[in-house]
Amino acid sequence: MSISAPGSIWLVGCGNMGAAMLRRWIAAGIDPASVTAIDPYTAAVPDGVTLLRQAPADGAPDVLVLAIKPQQLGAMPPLGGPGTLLISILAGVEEATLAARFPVRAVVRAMPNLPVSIGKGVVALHGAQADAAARATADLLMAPLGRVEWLADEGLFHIVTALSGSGPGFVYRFIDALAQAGTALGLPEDQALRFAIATVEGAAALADGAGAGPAELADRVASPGGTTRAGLDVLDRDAGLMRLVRETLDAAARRSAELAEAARNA
Ligand SMILES: NC(=O)C1=CN([C@@H]2O[C@H](COP(=O)(O)OP(=O)(O)OC[C@H]3O[C@@H](n4cnc5c(N)ncnc54)[C@H](OP(=O)(O)O)[C@@H]3O)[C@@H](O)[C@H]2O)C=CC1
Ligand SMILES: O=C(O)[C@@H]1CCC=N1
Repeated sequence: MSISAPGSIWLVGCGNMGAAMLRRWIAAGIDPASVTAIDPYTAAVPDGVTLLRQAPADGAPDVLVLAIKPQQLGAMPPLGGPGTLLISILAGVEEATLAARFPVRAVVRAMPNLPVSIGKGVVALHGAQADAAARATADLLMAPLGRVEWLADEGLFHIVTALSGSGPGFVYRFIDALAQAGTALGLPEDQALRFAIATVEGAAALADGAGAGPAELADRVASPGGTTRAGLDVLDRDAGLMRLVRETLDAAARRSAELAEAARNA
């Protein structure tokens, strides 16, 4: 997919997530000359992207992408102008909070996840006050990042942040657990990790478009009286895995709500 930049872009905060989006945008054909990355410490940006250590004192971009930590919002100057679309990826921080801080034309919230760097991420979007042009610009910029869907209600961000925003972190824990268990049982460590990663990748790819839900797919793997059933019986005992994952998402969603509250009062 190749896209042209929707005007000038300022990317404020070029850490893990900002850099991941930037890498993909450049790979997707956005002109690096249209992007200014603003970050006090980031080591490098793709060739042709302007890197500034602090935001310019004047001027405003067409698109301002905010990718600092939510806790750093309070120290941000009121960037943007009457023609600027603000896209914020800050966990928790609400559109009303952003609109009150930045003198921009429109605000769109986005919740991406780390695999956007290879175009296989998830991006949830919402912008209650965003007009059709603002939504189209957000769609254009997010399209190369992976699966993009608009949320019906801003309140759903807490859940989406827990599920797909934080989700890769939870999946990496599971991959690590698979690999470590394989190693503990006797496989060479590097081979256990390769097999664990390839198994999760293949299972996810098969589930997408399989025409069957994950429960049915699990049953298809589990031959009657076989090895998978013996293992699933452990995961399913007292709904153990289900409970653990529910508590995991509850904790992440609660933290998102706390970040929203803190930003409201910052
Ligand atoms: N990581 C992820 O998978 C995801 C993150 N997010 C959201 O993305 C945002 C960034 O997260 P993440 O990339 O993990 O965090 P990072 O800390 O890696 O990135 C934030 C970057 O912004 C820099 N920064 C701090 N203050 C300023 C400033 N005033 N102007 C410009 N840059 C500044 C930071 O520098 P320094 O380190 O020196 O403070 C850092 O390099 C967060 O709001 C998070 O909620 C959303 C979805 C997924
Ligand atoms: O951990 C965080 O707060 C961010 C938001 C989602 C993923 N990383």
